[in-house]
Amino acid sequence: MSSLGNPANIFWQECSVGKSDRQKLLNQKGCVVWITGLSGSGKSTLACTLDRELHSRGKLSYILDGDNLRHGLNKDLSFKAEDRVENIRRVGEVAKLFADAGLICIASLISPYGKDRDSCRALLPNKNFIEVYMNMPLEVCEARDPKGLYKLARAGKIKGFTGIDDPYEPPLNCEIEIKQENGICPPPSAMAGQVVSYLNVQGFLHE
Ligand SMILES: Nc1ncnc2c1ncn2[C@@H]1O[C@H](COP(=O)(O)OS(=O)(=O)O)[C@@H](OP(=O)(O)O)[C@H]1O
Ligand SMILES: Nc1ncnc2c1ncn2[C@@H]1O[C@H](COP(=O)(O)OP(=O)(O)O)[C@@H](O)[C@H]1O
Repeated sequence: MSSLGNPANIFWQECSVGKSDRQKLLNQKGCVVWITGLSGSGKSTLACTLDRELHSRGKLSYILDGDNLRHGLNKDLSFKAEDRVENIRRVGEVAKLFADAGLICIASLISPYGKDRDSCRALLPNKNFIEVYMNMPLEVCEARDPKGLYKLARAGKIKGFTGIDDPYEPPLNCEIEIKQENGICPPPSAMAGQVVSYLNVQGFLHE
C-alpha cells in the first residue's frame, strides 16, 4: 500500500486573511525572483545586494540560497540529476509560499535544467516569476572559483560538477539577463539595480 495520503481525503483549507491583505500591509506585491547560473556566476552576490537594496527601500524580501538550503531542508539531496530536480521542485514550492505571504522571494540556485525552472514558473500567477540569468562565461566563473570547487572538479575530485562534466541549460525566456559589457561584469550594485528597476516598472514595489 502507498505511504502517500489518498488525495480524495485531503482538502484545501481557506482562511479569511488572503494574499491581497498581506500585500496591503506590506505595500508591495509578492513574487519570486529566480536567479540561475553557473557556480561562481554571482548568484549569491546579486541575491544579497538585491536583498539589502530592497530592505533599504522598506520592502520585505527573503533569500532562498541553494547552498544554504542544502544544509537543512535539502540536506538529503545529492547533485545527481534526479536530486537536482527534487531540489528545485522543493525550493519552487517554498518560494511560492513566500510569494503568497507577500514577500519578494529571491531564490538563488544553479537550477541547471530549463524544464525544472519552467515548472517553478508554472506554480505562480502570470508575471510573478522573474527569471534572472547570470550569463557569465565559464572561464570567468572558473577563474573566480572562490570555493576551489572548479579546481577539484578539473582534478576529477568532484564528479558531475555543473559546467565541467554536468550540463547547464541557459534560459530561453528569462525576464532579466546579467552579462558582461565589453568584457567587464557590472558591479553588484548595477546588477541589483537592473532587478530593482524591473520590479519597480512591473509594479511589485507597491501594493
Ligand atoms: N557537483 C556540483 N555541481 C554544482 N555545484 C556543486 C556541486 N557540488 C557542490 N556544489 C556546490 O553546491 C552549490 C549549488 O547548489 P544548488 O542547490 O544551487 O544546485 S542545483 O540547483 O541543485 O544544481 C554550489 O554553490 P554556488 O557556487 O553558490 O552555485 C556549489 O558550491
Ligand atoms: N559583479 C561582480 N563583479 C565582480 N566579482 C563578482 C561579481 N559578482 C560576484 N563576484 C565574485 O564572484 C565570486 C562568485 O560569486 P557568488 O555570488 O558566490 O557566485 P555564485 O553564488 O553564483 O556561486 C565571488 O568571489 C564574488 O565576490
